[in-house]
Amino acid sequence: MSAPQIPNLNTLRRGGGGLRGRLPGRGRGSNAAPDATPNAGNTAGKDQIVQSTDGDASLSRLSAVELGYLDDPFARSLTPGGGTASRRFPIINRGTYVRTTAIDELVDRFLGHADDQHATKKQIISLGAGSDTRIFRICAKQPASTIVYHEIDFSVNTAAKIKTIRSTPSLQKTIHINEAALEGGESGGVTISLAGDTLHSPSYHIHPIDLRTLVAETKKQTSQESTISPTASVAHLPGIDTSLPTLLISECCLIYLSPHDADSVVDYFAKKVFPNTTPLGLVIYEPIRPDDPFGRTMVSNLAARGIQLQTLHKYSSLKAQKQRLRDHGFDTGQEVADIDFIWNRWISEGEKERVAMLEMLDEIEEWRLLAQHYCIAWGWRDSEEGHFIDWNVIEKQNSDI
Ligand SMILES: C[S@@+](CC[C@H](N)C(=O)[O-])C[C@H]1O[C@@H](n2cnc3c(N)ncnc32)[C@H](O)[C@@H]1O
Repeated sequence: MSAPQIPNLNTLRRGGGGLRGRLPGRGRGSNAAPDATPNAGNTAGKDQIVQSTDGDASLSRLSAVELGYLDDPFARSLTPGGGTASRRFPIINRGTYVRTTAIDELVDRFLGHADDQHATKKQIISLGAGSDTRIFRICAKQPASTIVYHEIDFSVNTAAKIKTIRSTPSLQKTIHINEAALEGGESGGVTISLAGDTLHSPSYHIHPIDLRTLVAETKKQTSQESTISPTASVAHLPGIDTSLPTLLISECCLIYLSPHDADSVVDYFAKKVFPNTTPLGLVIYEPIRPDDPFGRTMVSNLAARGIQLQTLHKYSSLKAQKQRLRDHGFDTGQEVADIDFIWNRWISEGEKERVAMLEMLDEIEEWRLLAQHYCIAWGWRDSEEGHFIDWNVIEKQNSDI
């Protein structure tokens, strides 16, 4: 849960004020501050505001890490601008903690046990990955040879991330990229584009792609070919292996696309890129319930900052999120839970006590309201080997509410 994606809690309480941290723009002048509404009228301005949400997500992560909620040695290096003055409200920190822990749980259950020498190689594709640290955290605990990890984001964000990797030896070491490779050209199976916005290595790929162009690509192919071969579909996404069990992650990304584009992006992967025989899962984290007083305030506060959560009304409830997964063909299983449920039911009592000790959190009602307005939805289609079998036993919420 990152700052501009949530209601301004002071506004909810007494009609003024804001979050504690100032939000520095990313270097190169590429990201507008989230309140840069003057640009919000045109497409480039809107895109810039969407791109800048990555800075907010990173700052929220860093705040949670520095206060001891999360253990993430990569958060500071990957926070644009170095992450000064990033402290968030306690309920935001708790939200970031639950969101990250829940997605980690699903990812870990998909990847299986790091010490299993016979573990099948798995693939993850992170949509709108921004400055996310997950690939580094995974590579720090399991051999890079067991994973192929793809990140997709706008060029301006991928370039900034690659620039950070280039200047941070500890990040390079973790993903097994050596300095020679970073001088440009090709070395040790690593290539970085001249523009500095694309990175390919044996187990980590960063793609500078506006997801909306995948929709156009799909349409082009559909009109040219009656049957789409997987190889043709991924020509512009080098490194994707269409035979590997794969997990798609949208951590607050698809919500910024129009409902048509968001659906087309998931269908692109689920129905065009990966054959039906490839086990495929999808994890979505995003806001829900826009139609109650809290939800309405959330929407109008964001609109004032030029941020539009475009799929929020289409996928406004747990039930709608579950149906979404079904409609995209994740037919082995589809489950949902809001952050309030996950805090109550997935987090152990010991962990809850530890987290409660980190900061005073008086606003229990506000926390519950906020947490009920964010959800995680996870769906999968599996093969007989059962690559997602460990997802079967995760506690889910009744989606009729
Ligand atoms: C709120 S940030 C989340 C970043 C990251 N997933 C995380 O949770 O830390 C949303 C990200 O989605 C990316 N994004 C939104 N729309 C996109 C699009 N059409 N194509 C590529 N990336 C997009 C933004 O640039 C931004 O990096």
